[in-house]
Amino acid sequence: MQVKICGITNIEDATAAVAAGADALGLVFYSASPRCIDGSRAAAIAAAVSPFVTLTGLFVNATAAEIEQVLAEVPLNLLQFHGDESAEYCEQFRRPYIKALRMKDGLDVLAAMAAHPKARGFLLDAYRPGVPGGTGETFDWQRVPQDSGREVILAGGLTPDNVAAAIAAARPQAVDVSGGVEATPGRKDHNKVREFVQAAKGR
Ligand SMILES: O=C(O)c1ccccc1NCC(=O)[C@H](O)[C@H](O)COP(=O)(O)O
Repeated sequence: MQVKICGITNIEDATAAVAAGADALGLVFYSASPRCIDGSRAAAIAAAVSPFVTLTGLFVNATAAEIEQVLAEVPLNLLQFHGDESAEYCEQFRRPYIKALRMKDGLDVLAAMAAHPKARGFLLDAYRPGVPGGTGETFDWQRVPQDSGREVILAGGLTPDNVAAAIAAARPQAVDVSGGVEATPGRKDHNKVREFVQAAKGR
């Protein structure tokens, strides 16, 4: 099981997450988020962690110029689009990307996946009107399609206490957490990070 710890804002949290066994770190470039960081802070975090950790840059309906500016500063391995971005928009950066799908009632998940044929995976997240992500809320894990043939990253309200049950129900390829391992918004609780990774990886 692959684990992504999202909303990393500082070097201490980044190195603690990697030491705990995280495979990927999420860096938020969305100004309305309490976890938002700028390019220079992100570059410092990138320089502090192993090059084998997947550094993921998260954007919400950003302009192409904003994303290019971050890419010029930060060696991101993966882009995460968390808004209403089209496939054409996401593909223009010529980087591997994952697309977040917010699991609104009635969403046709397979159709939403088909609309992004080049996405490397789909982060399935809870839906709350007006809040693009980091809601701390779960959704019905039975809604995760088992026959999509696409990589699924399960997110939304995961915690050290529920992640094993979530994996058993949804059978994703990876899990993502932000609020469930925080001490305060933007600051990780290192014990919770360790407990989460251990529970997700069945250690
Ligand atoms: O984390 C944020 O503040 C955020 C804001 C806007 C869009 C996306 C955001 N986070 C994206 C993530 O990948 C989160 O880890 C995911 O939404 C799950 O969050 P949580 O329910 O707090 O674990």
